[in-house]
Amino acid sequence: MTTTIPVRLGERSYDVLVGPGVRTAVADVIRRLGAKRAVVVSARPKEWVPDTGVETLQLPARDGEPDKRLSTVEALCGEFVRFGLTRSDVVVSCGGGTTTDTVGLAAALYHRGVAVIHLPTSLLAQVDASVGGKTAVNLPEGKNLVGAFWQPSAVLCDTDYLSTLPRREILNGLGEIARCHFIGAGDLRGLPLEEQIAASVTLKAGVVAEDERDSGKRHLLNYGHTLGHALELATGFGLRHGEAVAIGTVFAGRLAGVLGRIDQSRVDEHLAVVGHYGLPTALPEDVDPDGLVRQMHRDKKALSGLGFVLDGPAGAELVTDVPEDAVFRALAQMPRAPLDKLIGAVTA
Ligand SMILES: NC(=O)c1ccc[n+]([C@@H]2O[C@H](COP(=O)([O-])OP(=O)(O)OC[C@H]3O[C@@H](n4cnc5c(N)ncnc54)[C@H](O)[C@@H]3O)[C@@H](O)[C@H]2O)c1
Ligand SMILES: [Zn+2]
Repeated sequence: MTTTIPVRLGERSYDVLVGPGVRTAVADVIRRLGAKRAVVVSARPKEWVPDTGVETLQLPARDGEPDKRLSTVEALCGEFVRFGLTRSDVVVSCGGGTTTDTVGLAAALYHRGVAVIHLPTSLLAQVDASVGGKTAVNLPEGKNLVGAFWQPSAVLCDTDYLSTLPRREILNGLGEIARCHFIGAGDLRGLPLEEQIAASVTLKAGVVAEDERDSGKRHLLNYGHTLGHALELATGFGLRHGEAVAIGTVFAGRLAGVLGRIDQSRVDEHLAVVGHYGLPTALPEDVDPDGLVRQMHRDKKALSGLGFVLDGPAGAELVTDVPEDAVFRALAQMPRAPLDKLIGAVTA
């Protein structure tokens, strides 16, 4: 079954297709765009790349943060020129979120913007990275520091790609799905994975339609991320992003409880939902609360004081100037476990 989710952005609107085999729709999308040539940049095996129906240059890519950098964008654009790609042609990305981000930025910059279609192949890229038009690469100074808003012409979330995804990468994506429970998707537990992907994309599409440029409502998507980012750094990226967000989601529940925004049963629901997905729910044993709070002060939501997206009587919203002592109290309430046990829990 294929689910079609529209991302409504006026003349930049597009569809996200979710389901087995949807990658083959790429030829239809390209025909509708009227492109005569395509460059497919793929981190997956050649036979996984669908037929485009037009003259195509296929370029290999490598997923992973090391290649998500400006020199990759420059190299891709050079290949586009040598192939003769014009502004009315199309670029296709096929890979994890690092590849869709990098190829998306190359498409945004080449000739000041050429159409791009994403074929995300990791769960995280299907539910999050490929949808919404944010593209970026890393600098040695930090992640995602150079980027552009560039909406794709279509996103094809072919769930057949997920069959070869390592278990830990599935869990990485489930971390993002779990947080959707608290930002408007409702209870997705027990649904087939494909429906959970579609629900997560629908939620993101709605938020992006209201706040394409991340100046307001898009903050919601950062549920669990303030502590999550701090934990990724504190563990030297020993936790995958989705794992850190999972722990951050449990923490967001505790903090909302400490602040009296939600009752104990809703606090407990955070633990239950994250635990349901087999994701870690405890803080790594040796992380220091002072260090975490220092790092959370650097979060982009911390315009002044500490900022978190927190559940409350009117649903989740951005809460600024959260008192430090409440944050320390919520951190102190978190269970603790050795890092290898946390990761062990998810790989079991
Ligand atoms: N643009 C956005 O809005 C946005 C949102 C969230 C995350 N991101 C970015 O996405 C990136 C993370 O994405 P990711 O988790 O996909 O990382 P990734 O691209 O590094 O992929 C994770 C791992 O899964 C492997 N993989 C991917 N698909 C596979 C498949 N079908 N079979 C087997 N292995 C497969 C990759 O080779 C890699 O080892 C980060 O750089 C993050 O900044 C962007
Ligand atoms: Zn995330």
